[in-house]
Order: sequence, then C-alpha cells, then structure tokens
Amino acid sequence: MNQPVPKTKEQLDIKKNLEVLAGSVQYVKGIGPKRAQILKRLGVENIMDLLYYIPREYSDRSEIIPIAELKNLEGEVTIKGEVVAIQELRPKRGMKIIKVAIHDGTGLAFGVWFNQPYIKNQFKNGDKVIFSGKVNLKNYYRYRKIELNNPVYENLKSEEHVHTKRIVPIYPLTEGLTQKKIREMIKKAIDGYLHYMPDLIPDFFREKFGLMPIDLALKSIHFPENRSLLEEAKRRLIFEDFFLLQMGILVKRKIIQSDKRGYACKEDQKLVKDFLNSLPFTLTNAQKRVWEEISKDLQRDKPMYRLLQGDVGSGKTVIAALTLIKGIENGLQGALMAPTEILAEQHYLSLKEWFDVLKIRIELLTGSMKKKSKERILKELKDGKIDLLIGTHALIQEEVQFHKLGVVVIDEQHRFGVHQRDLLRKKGLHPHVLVMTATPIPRSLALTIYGDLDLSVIDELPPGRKPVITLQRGPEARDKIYSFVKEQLNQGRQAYVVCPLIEDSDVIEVESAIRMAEYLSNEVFYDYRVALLTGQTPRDERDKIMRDFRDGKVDILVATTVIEVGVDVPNASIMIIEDAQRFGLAQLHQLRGRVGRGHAQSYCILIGEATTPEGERRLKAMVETNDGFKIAEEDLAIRGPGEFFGTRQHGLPEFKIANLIRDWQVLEQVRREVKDLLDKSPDFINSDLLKVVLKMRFKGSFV
Ligand SMILES: Nc1ncnc2c1ncn2[C@@H]1O[C@H](COP(=O)(O)OP(=O)(O)OP(=O)(O)O)[C@@H](O)[C@H]1O
Repeated sequence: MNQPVPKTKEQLDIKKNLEVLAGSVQYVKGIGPKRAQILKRLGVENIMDLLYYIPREYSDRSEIIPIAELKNLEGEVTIKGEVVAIQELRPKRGMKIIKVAIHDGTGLAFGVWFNQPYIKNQFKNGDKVIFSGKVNLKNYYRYRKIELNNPVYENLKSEEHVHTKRIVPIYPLTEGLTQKKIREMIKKAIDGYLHYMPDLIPDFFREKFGLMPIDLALKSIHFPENRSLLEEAKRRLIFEDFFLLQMGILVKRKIIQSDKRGYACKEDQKLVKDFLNSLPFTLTNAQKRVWEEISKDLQRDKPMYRLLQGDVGSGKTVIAALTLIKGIENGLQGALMAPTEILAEQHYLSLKEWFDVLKIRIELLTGSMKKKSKERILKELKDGKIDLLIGTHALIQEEVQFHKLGVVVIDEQHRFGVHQRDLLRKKGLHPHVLVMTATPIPRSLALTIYGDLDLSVIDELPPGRKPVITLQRGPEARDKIYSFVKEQLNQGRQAYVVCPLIEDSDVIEVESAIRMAEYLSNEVFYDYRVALLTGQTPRDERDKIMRDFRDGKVDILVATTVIEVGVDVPNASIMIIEDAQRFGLAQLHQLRGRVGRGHAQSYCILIGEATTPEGERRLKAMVETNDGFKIAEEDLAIRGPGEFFGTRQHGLPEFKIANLIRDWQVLEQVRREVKDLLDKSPDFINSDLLKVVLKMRFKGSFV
C-alpha cells in the first residue's frame, strides 16, 4: 500500500502482516487470556490495538539526580545507586513497610513501600538499581533521611529501560492493570510485532511532509529517546489518522459515484410545479438555491448523495418534500426516515396534507404499529402502490421491501450512523439520498463526518421571523413567569413546558412530567387547556394531542424531550424549559427551535441555575445567541467532538491521537492532498485492503 501502484506480492505481504496484527493480544508474550480480558476493557483486543494504545502523558525520568541534591527538591525524581540495606518494618499490626537503602557516592536514599512485602525479594545488597518516584522530605527534617515513596524501580544493568531513566509513558488504566504491567506488555508487543506493521503512508507522502516511518513513530510514541522524537512521532500519527480517514471517505465516495447508474429524473414537471404553487409562501433565496442544487443532482444518472444543513426552522421540510415529489413524479418510490416516532408522525401529518392534494400515496411505518396494518403496508409497498413511506429505523428492517425505491430522505439530526444510512440506501438500486441535519457543524468537521456527501446549506430563515428572546430565571421567578405565560395565552398564543431531563430513567422522567402537568392544570392554568406528552403516551393518544395542539385546541403542552426535534406549530410562541442546566447545548437549541416559527415574538425561558462552570457556559450561550452555528461551535468547544457527535453512534471514527478541534488544519491539508492524489492516480489504493485497515484502526463502521 505504500507504493503508488502496489505490486501484487507487496499487497499479499501487507495482507499477511495485517492478519498477524489482527491476532488477539493474548498471544503476545506475557499477556495470556486473563490479561487479554482486562485489556479488552480498554478497547484493546488485537495486537494492532496494543501498538496503537497511546500514552495519555509522559513522565520525564531521563535525568538522574545525585542523591545529595534531593534535599532541595520536590516532585518526581530518578536516582541510581547500589543497594546497601534492605529492611522490613512492622510499625503496627497489619502493616508492613519495606525500606531499601541505596548509595550513589553522594548520599543515601531510601525507597519505601507500604504493604507490598514481595518487594523485599526484588533486591539484594550490592544490586545496582534505579528508583523513580516522589521525594518525601518529611523524615529528612526529622531524621535526615531522604525517602522516595513507592518508587518505580529497575535494575541498572537491564539493557532497555522502560520505567525509569528515560521519558516514560503513562497510559490510561483500568482495574487490574498497573502502569508497570501495561508498559511491559507494550514493550513486548513492540519487540515482537513492530516489524509486521506496514507503513500506511506512502514514501513520497512521508518525504513531502517530513514524516517519520511508522516503526520509529510507534516506538517513539511509547518510548521516545527524547522530546523532539516524541513530538515528531505525534505529528506523524496525527497525520496518519487523518490520512486513513480521508482515504476511506474519498474512496467510498468514489465507489458510490462510479459506474453505478442512478435514476435520472426529468426537469421539473407538473407535480413539482403544482406543489410549489400550493404553498402559502414563496421559497427563500437559500431554499431556491438549495433546491436547484438538489434538482440538478436528481436529473443526473448518478445517485445523489447530499447533506442538507439548515438551522432549526429554516425550512428543510419543504425541500425534502420537493425532493420526494420529484422522484415520485418520475415513477420512483420515496422513503423518509426520521430518528423518533414523534418526528416521523409529524412529518407524516404535514406531508400528508400537502401530498393528498397531489394524489401522492403516503404511509407511515413505525415499530409500535399493529401487525395487521404493518403487513398491509409492506405488501402495498412491495407492489408499488405506495409512493412514499415515512418511518423510523423500522424502515431499514429486512422485511421492508420496495418496488422501486429511488429517493431516500433521512432526517438525521445526528442520530443515525453511517451504517444505518447505508442500509436504507441499499434497499433501492442506487437511490438518490438526501440527509438533513439541523446542527450546523463547522466545515472541517462536516467534511470528516459527511465527507462522502455533497453539502447544501440553507443559511437564511423565512422572512418575518423575529429572534427568540431567551431568558434565564431561577425557580423563585416561577409566579412571574406563569403570569407572563397567561398574558401570551390570552393573546391566542400557545406554550410548551419541557420537563427536566432525568438521566438513565425514563420512568422518573415521565413521572415528573405527569406531576408537572397535574400541577399546572390544577393549580396554575386551571382556566386553560393543558395536555401531557411523553415517550410513554400511547400512539393514538399522542397523535390526537399533537393534532389538538396544532389546531389550537390545547394551550399548554407539557412534554419530555420527545418534542425536541421536528415539531412544527408556528402559533406556539413560548418555550419553558425546566432544570435547563441539565440539558446539553444542542438539545436546548433544538428545543428553543420549536418556537419562533411564526410571525409572533417568541420567548424561551430557561428555569434553573447552573451548578457547574460548563452548565453556566451553556445557559449563557443560549441567552446570548440564537445562531445555530455559534451554538454548535460552543457546544463542540465545551464537550469535545467525541461527546458532541456521540462518536460510535454516528460512525465518527475514534482517532488514536488526532483531535478534530486542535488539529483541524492538518485535517484540511491532508484532505486536499489525498483528494489530489486520488484524482491523479485513482487506482492508487486497493480498496479491499483499505477497508481491512480502516476496520482495524477505527472501530466505527464508517466505511
Ligand atoms: N420560504 C418560507 N416562507 C415562509 N415560511 C416557510 C418557508 N419555508 C418554510 N416555512 C415554514 O417555516 C416553518 C419551519 O419549516 P420546517 O419545519 O421545514 O423547518 P425545519 O428546517 O425542518 O426545522 P427543524 O429542523 O426545526 O424541524 C414551517 O412552518 C414551514 O411551513
């Protein structure tokens, strides 16, 4: 893989080598099945995992300090000397102390271990040893004795030091594992297996960017000879993370786009035009531009694979509808997948209103549906009688078979992984795919996660929208808040009250929503119509409540976070979020996005006090800005990319060492270079081999 056009034999060798590296860690000398189980908890299963188990920090023990100088020092030191005495003390019952005295010609120091009697047998008088540990000067002041508490020790004669006398790696640990043990395991893996590791970055790339070869990089990331080699090793491995990722994404994109014929739609015809005419508004410029981009894609005979980004309330649904109508008008079936049942139902309701007029047959399929209706829908779908199927991930189940699936819209909201997207895509024969997301992610990240998709952005809200006024208030302000809500309701508006998020307990969450609804309807808003909606509300009831709320028959909707995404009731102008400090920033922004969707001035009132600095940052960001892009950036900064995207779920690769925020410039550079390379020599990489590597390196299923 490290030559522009790999020769077969080399490929074979790489493949064989990779097979060795894919072997279980238990075969590494000194590990065995028991320790392999422990390592598994750290995500280390095969030998490659172990070689890439990156230290979390380093301790510089390279400088050996004369014992005489220790009395002026604090913190961690490394000393060497000859063992002159070994003592075992029992100061009280149940306590054993081992003291080993060493002399280095300048003075005497003691290594002290508590309740580790076996240490005594590790040394004998006359041994030349090294100790690394914290200086404890307490006994120096009393008895002029210098001690190192619980030091790491090594024999001075050993050829290669891994624990002392060097820059020493410190790894993330788990129960049953010590730094010493893992360091030794990694040393064994390096000694025994490093030579199997193929260099995944081609020579000319390495030369161009001055990157060290892989064996030196892995050796230096664990056991660096000096600081500068360590820094170079990090640079090389960050580059490698991004190099592989971009290769994966771009090769996948190529595979998707190459030699597969999609369904080429004709230019906009009657249905699309009728639909546009039926809308009570005209498209915003941003919507027009985006629709043009999509429309062009649909008219090509290659499948579209596009991401549609737009802040909450920016009007993505209309674009989704247009996309589906265009496909349907061209004799194709459409599918719309949403992350939650409520959202699927909402999409169903709003699209049905539009589509019934156009005589397009649309159905809803969800997991909680009765068997009989499900069977009917599945049959009609297969027979091609249904034009558009809307649903949750129930759509990707095996039993769901389309007659001619040609357009797929995925309202992703960051909840589906690439894998699920692919499953739906595969139900059609190269269908056009549009993925929608309301989280405006920074471009470099969009490229990383959705690098295999083209990007369309709706960067403009429909006219007449007023920014939502966001306030944060403590619970003591509740009376005032409620009178304000009443004023608004009296003007014909509606309100949402979102109940606290309760971690890991849907039951308590629902209970608290029930109590809140009772309290509000009995004690505060007894003259108004209050309804309750939770994840446990039965389907039929849920539909009715949402319908009533839409139709203005309910004034206040008390809900859990089930209403987080997609709910569109333009007349609702107040959003109250209880215990707002418990919610994530993206989630707060989504919830706030449920108001401010019509012409009325809307309000979002966050009830709660931050209990952590991060909580404070989140609430402050909400009060200060309505801009989804700024919110996303702040969220990313607070949580880091792993949490932000919920790494595994979303197929975002777990990098070994690179950090998307810190290293984004490298990412962009690598992306340009890799793209360039693949444009010039498309056969540069063997995609099967790449798949194997990517699977091993990034456990996520993004390729
Ligand atoms: N061009 C437009 N002019 C006026 N109103 C519009 C326009 N486009 C969409 N709308 C209306 O704006 C509201 C929000 O649109 P939509 O539900 O499509 O937003 P969205 O982008 O899906 O938002 P979210 O991600 O929050 O669900 C809807 O009531 C919709 O009818």
